[in-house]
Amino acid sequence: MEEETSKLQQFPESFLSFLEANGLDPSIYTHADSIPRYVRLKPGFENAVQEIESQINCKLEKVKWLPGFYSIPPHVHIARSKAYQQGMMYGIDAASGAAVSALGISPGDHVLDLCAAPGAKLCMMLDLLGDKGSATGVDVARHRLASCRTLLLKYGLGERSRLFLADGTIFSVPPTTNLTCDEPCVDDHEDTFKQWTSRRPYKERKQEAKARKISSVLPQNGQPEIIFYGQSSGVIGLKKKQLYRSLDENDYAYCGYDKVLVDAECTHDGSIKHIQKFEQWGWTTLERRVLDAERTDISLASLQLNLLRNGFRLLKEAGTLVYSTCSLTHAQNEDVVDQFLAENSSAELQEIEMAKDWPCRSGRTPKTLRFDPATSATSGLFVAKIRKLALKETEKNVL
Ligand SMILES: C[S@@+](CC[C@H](N)C(=O)[O-])C[C@H]1O[C@@H](n2cnc3c(N)ncnc32)[C@H](O)[C@@H]1O
Repeated sequence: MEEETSKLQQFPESFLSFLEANGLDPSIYTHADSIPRYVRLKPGFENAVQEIESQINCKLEKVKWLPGFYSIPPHVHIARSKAYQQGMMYGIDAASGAAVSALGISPGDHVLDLCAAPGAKLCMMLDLLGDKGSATGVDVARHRLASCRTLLLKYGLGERSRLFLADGTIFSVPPTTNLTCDEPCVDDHEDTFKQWTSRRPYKERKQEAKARKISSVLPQNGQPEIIFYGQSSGVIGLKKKQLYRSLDENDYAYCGYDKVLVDAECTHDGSIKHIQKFEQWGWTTLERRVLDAERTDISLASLQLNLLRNGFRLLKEAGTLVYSTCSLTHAQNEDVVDQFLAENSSAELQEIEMAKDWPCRSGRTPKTLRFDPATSATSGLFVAKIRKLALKETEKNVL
């Protein structure tokens, strides 16, 4: 108890007021040292458990409610082990794994991750796809997306993926397999995409460096920029115009993505390990990054709503979208989802069937879920699953 009080006393008054104003129990932050770390084994390495245990010198405890996941004590580091360096496992919190599982990805799906970097969830999505389908990752931050590319390459998951530097609120590129939905491109003089290589021609590197100097985030013209694509991602052989084309609004219902993850930018207040880092970074950084009133109250919530709106727009009929954040405030979660549902008669909030066995609570809006350190022994995460109804179903609902 004394230890708990002294931990809370370290927090600046402004953070404690932020928690109070959002109805959040500060005691969740006292669990930071006791919640385990989680790893997911790459498919194919299920029989390497003993080998990995001997390398990291501790037992891998199977997470019974989440296939492929194991927990290890919080102080154990995996980065120096051969198993990690050789790509047999990656670190990903079990709550994040639950959010990806809720999408119900099947091999052959075309999946979109609208806030993809640094990419642990995208890795899991690609693992679930196997050798069919495609994954498209979008992020607004160039350096974070570059880390995502490194991760995909390390884990041999690049083959069917595309990474776009773009604003997820307006991103419009459909999956590449659906060229038949579009008019063929007639400009035969334009160059086609060749096999992706990390070695860029001198002229291109110079242009990129210039663009980076001006802005470390989005390309100057607001157009998406593809920074990576795999051999079987459907990009090779396309012309720029074909790749970056958008569809007529109604066509996304037929030619859009099967599954969309909107793991939205947020204040990260539920990520207790992240909050703990501010002890080293300084509490003024926390105030600037997490508590800035405009960010938390207005601009962040509208960014989240716009990401959700656009993710849903790009979803196929009968497709599934998962909205998640690692914030635990209502403003960034239930309020965003409620507002979105109120304005979309074709969106239906879904029960996450498999969650019956998950150690989480219901959110304020029924069918939504909340993971938190005290209930779940994971990092904090809000998860909502939404289905796009077919036109006929929408009409029935409206009547
Ligand atoms: C919670 S993180 C995503 C974590 C990621 N899904 C993972 O599992 O590693 C949120 C991400 O949203 C990105 N972001 C912020 N605004 C964005 C926007 N308008 N469009 C796309 N991405 C955005 C941030 O750069 C950040 O990488």
